[in-house]
Amino acid sequence: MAGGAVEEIVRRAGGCAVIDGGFATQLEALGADINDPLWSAACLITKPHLIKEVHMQYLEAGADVIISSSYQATIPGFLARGLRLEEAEGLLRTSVELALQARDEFWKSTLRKSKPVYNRALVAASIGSYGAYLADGSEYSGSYGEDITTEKLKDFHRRRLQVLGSAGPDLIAFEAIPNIMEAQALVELLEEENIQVPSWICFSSVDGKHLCSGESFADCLRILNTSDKVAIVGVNCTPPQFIEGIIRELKKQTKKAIAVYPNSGEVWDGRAKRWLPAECFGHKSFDVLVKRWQEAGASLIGGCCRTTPSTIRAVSRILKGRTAYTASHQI
Ligand code: MET
Ligand SMILES: [Zn+2]
Repeated sequence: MAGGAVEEIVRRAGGCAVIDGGFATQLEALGADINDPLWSAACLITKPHLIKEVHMQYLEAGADVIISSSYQATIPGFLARGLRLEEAEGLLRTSVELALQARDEFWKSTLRKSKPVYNRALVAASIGSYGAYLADGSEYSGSYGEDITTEKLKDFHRRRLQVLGSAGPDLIAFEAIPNIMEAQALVELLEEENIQVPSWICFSSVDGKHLCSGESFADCLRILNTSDKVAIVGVNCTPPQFIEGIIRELKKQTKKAIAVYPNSGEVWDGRAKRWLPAECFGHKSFDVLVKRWQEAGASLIGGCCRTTPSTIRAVSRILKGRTAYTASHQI
């Protein structure tokens, strides 16, 4: 099936493709206020030019895949902001279009240079979990309460998936999915809606051994393996020290390509509203770990929250052995 585009970019990248880094993180670094129920997606309304700028910075850093700004862009979220349905759906499409425009402009400018060191990037349309929409902590606990069912989760995801899927992305990226019920809902929905764009489904983990819900990767992979529509599985927004172990576990459970894009290891203190230092090691170790992740079997590697274009420049340099990137590789 359509997973060919993924194999192609992994091959062209020399065996391991580079995903971009923290999108919201970099948006904030450029001055956006993301302290908002819509989080980074608020910029689709207020500052779309900054969204494109972030994409450009990650492309410049060497990303082979960029992820759209739609992580926390939901139709109910936009309606609650007072927008009309057509406007809400238009903003979802805009998120993909901004990434496509950045990719196309960057690729055009690269082709003009004599020795291109870049690949033509793929655009992945981001879809965050139901918990990300609730913004009540369940994104990282996986506890959606007694009343939630697979059918309800499908209904929550259905329209956004249709709109984003038809906006022209190369991939759909389900990010930081915290429990098996949601994974099951997504697999069923991709079938029911007959989505032709290949997907990745990435989970988050707070202990390195289970999904955030406490459920096992093995049980989860059994469900994902049944779907041809899921081209890639993996883990994101999880501390870097857990990644190698998780890749080894996923490798035992699936033949699908594996994507990993951990956060920086810093921990968000929700009460104090600030990031606490990484628990196990300093920032630089991210560089050291990238090779190990590739050796353990990851085919796509990038960064999530609190990683930046510098991180991705380093990841790209390490994976592709390119000397073209001269900037500091500290994150
Ligand atoms: C909480 S994970 C967030 C993922 C999203 N793609 C971002 O980088 O902003
Ligand atoms: Zn993240």
